[in-house]
Amino acid sequence: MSANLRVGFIGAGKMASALAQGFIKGQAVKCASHVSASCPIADKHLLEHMKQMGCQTFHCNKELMDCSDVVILAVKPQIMPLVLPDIKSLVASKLMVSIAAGVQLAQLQADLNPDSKIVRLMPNTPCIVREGVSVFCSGPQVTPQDNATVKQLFGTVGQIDEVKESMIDAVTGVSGSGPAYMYLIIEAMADGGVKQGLPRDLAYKLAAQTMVGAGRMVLDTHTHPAVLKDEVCSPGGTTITALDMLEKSGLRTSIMQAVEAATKRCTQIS
Ligand SMILES: NC(=O)C1=CN([C@@H]2O[C@H](COP(=O)(O)OP(=O)(O)OC[C@H]3O[C@@H](n4cnc5c(N)ncnc54)[C@H](OP(=O)(O)O)[C@@H]3O)[C@@H](O)[C@H]2O)C=CC1
Ligand SMILES: O=C(O)[C@@H]1CCC=N1
Repeated sequence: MSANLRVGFIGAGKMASALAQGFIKGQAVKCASHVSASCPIADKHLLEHMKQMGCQTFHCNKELMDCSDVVILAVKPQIMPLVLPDIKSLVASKLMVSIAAGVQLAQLQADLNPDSKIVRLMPNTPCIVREGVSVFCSGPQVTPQDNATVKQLFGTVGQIDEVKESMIDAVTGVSGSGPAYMYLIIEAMADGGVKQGLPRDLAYKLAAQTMVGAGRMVLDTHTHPAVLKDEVCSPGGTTITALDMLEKSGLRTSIMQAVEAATKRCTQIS
């Protein structure tokens, strides 16, 4: 990856802002001015925030193309067909990375042109704290060097894997949308703690750090989650009593169905 890599975002929303902050913190770019973002409306909060971070900002997508080597398409899927024709003539030497849920490589390739270098990637918002996870697949014009650039760039904000495109909708259902499921669990655990008399701040800290710690255990120990779960359950103790409640209320099924619903919705968008 070039030390002078310039990254541009078309669309200055939540995911663009999360990635921009992660890239700057992770020194994926030399300085904040090597990150730019464009968004048509002048007074948008997140575009303004990116400007305050030292990024270049534009209200014209074409202007952004001039100062970017890697262009991240970070608009809503429905907006993509409006954006691509406008920049089509400017993508020749750029590496285009779409993060839009459900928008397939073939569609992007057709809306730009057959020679364009296009990557489809699915990140998640924890990229902002460099604990994200992303997967990507590449179109036919993307070189091994481009793939290495994608891995290095997104590797600065979390984990990154190359996958077949057929997996990306399911990845969206697990890790793209997944942070929201986790926040719901954190909120519910904290509410449970508050109901039992804990102060709200302490309850959030306990719930969130427990989630971080459990995730780290799975990743670092390579131990099956069921074994790790068993280690917490003392016979006749508190945990097995709680798990009995969770199984009765169908937590596993609910989460599996949520992933399935998100995956289906992603496929529907395409
Ligand atoms: N949020 C997430 O957790 C994740 C999102 N994604 C994907 O990232 C993409 C962006 O999502 P998210 O950041 O949440 O959405 P946002 O709505 O926050 O951001 C979209 C941005 O695009 C701007 N925009 C609208 N029209 C244009 C245009 N013609 N040219 C340039 N910019 C435009 C919007 O401006 P305005 O507000 O004025 O319309 C807004 O700033 C989506 O495709 C989504 O599927 C992928 C993984 C995770
Ligand atoms: O909700 C969405 O459609 C986007 C894609 C993954 C996360 N947010």
